[in-house]
Amino acid sequence: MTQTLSPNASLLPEATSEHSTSPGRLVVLTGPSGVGKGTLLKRLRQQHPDLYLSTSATTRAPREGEEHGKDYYFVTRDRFEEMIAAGELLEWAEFAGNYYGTPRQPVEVQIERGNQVILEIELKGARQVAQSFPEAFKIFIVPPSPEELERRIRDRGQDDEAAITRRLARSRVELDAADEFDLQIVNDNLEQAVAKLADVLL
Ligand SMILES: Nc1ncnc2c1ncn2[C@@H]1O[C@H](COP(=O)(O)OP(=O)(O)OP(=O)(O)O)[C@@H](O)[C@H]1O
Ligand SMILES: Nc1nc2c(ncn2[C@@H]2O[C@H](COP(=O)(O)O)[C@@H](O)[C@H]2O)c(=O)[nH]1
Repeated sequence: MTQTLSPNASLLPEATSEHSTSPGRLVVLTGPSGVGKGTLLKRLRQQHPDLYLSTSATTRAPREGEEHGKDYYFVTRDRFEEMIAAGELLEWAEFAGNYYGTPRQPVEVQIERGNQVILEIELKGARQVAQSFPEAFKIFIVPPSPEELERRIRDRGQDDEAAITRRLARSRVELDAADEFDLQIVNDNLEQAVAKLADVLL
């Protein structure tokens, strides 16, 4: 049986002999670019490899060391637009000049199995998920200060100046929306932030 995760469907699959009786859970992790979302999740996954993270599709070019199918599905704009048209994305947004979106089917499969699925996504996507799946739990990662956020984006050394400017401009909008989330975690001390995230996700 395939449960379709249509926009207004419940995320609580019916129990059958094939599937877990415990409900799946959708968790959204948002926060400005460079705040450390990926770093936190990577740490947590080193400790708990079975945590399920959705792999997004994007039209952004791969950064050094990033792998297709692991970090992202790297696709062309044409392919991404086909995915939108075919309803293959649970949510999607344009961010800093590129498309990003969550492939629907793998999320549906995990939820159907009663598993927790984590979406690391930006604000517009988080709002789409909040509308479509009000039961989703939404976490916002906050930087210790705007200056520290800028330092992290720059020191990461992955974006050119134009991309940094776009990301920092967007970060101000995202920070203003932090109150829309169920929980805010300040990523100052990395280990403490990982521990707080672990409390919620495990
Ligand atoms: N608590 C922390 N203290 C200091 N540096 C940190 C901390 N957390 C993350 N960083 C550093 O900040 C930089 C940005 O982190 P990361 O790439 O995880 O951010 P992100 O939120 O996933 O960004 P994006 O949304 O653009 O993918 C990295 O160089 C990372 O090592
Ligand atoms: N709405 C969505 N946003 C996503 C998705 N995957 C990643 N993201 C967010 O995009 C920005 C930029 O990411 P980067 O890897 O280029 O630095 C960041 O905020 C991510 O959280 C997605 O599927 N949908």
